[in-house]
Amino acid sequence: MTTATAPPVLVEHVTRRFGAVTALDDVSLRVDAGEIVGLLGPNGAGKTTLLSLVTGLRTPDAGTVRVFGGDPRDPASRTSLGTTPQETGLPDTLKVREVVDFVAGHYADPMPRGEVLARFGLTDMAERQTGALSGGQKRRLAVALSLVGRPRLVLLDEPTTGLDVEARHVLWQALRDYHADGATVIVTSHYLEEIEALAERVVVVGEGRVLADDSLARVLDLVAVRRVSLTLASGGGGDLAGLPGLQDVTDGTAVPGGTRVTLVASDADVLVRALVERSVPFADLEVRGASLEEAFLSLTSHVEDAGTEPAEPSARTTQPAPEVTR
Ligand SMILES: Nc1ncnc2c1ncn2[C@@H]1O[C@H](COP(=O)(O)OP(=O)(O)OP(=O)(O)O)[C@@H](O)[C@H]1O
Repeated sequence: MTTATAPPVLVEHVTRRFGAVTALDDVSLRVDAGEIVGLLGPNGAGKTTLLSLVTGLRTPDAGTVRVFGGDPRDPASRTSLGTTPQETGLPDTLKVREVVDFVAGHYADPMPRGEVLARFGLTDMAERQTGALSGGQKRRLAVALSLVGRPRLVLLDEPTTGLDVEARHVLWQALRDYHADGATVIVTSHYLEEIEALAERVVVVGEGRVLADDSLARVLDLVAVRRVSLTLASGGGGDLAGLPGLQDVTDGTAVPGGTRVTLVASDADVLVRALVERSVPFADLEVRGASLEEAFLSLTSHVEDAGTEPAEPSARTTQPAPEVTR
């Protein structure tokens, strides 16, 4: 039975194996109503498996999965769920409007066809056979179909893989608008840009475990790595060893006036102050922050290198995510 107050998604201590492969290893995740969550992780991390448990396509070997408090295998639990898997097929000879109408026929109160098409920039395609759509238009239609039943929970597995920039932006805007209407959305992606564009909360998955679960900003903060590039004056000395928070120094490149190096450090301000105090002769200082990809790689390698236990499922509220080597 689903309940009005139950969270859209509640995954508790779930393990799922495929033969010798443990795709998910004691994973827990709670997603509350109205959240928009990005599942980020490399190939084989377990993202698709996690979604397949939430959609009821698969069952866990251990642990429980609940959708709005109900068993996702129960069709009643899935009436409020819309999903687009990584790969979808559309009937080539049906027109776009016919496909939308076909899906709408399964719901008591579907979104009007005109609204579905408008949200995804497909209004002009209504009379076209789906076989004649471009790859980007097909993908937009596939995602649009997941919203026809006005689901309260939307699960999308790599929604914009293979799309060009424009198609990606149309799709992101449609998802942001639908989320703004009150829906709960979970998106998996390899595209860091996609997670940054869509997610307010990021769950980093690696090797079947939750490595971090926090706000987008906090995941970036977790590995507040800064890259400080500067040109060291030729023959000017400048001892870089032992600078505070220094993690790495790239090989120098000869440039006019000296050698260009990039210092990787946890705190750029402290590092630059130390450079000045040591009278290191530098020029053309440039500081930049870490990308989500860098944050993710750092999290993964930290867990691997240090043998650190992954974050507890409720890390974002009860326990700090794994500390990162700085
Ligand atoms: N049906 C299956 N049979 C055997 N192994 C599987 C099956 N499905 C998934 N796996 C394995 O489980 C692990 C997790 O796969 P999963 O597809 O969930 O990862 P993912 O994070 O979604 O990866 P991707 O980003 O490439 O889609 C992988 O090692 C994968 O090979």
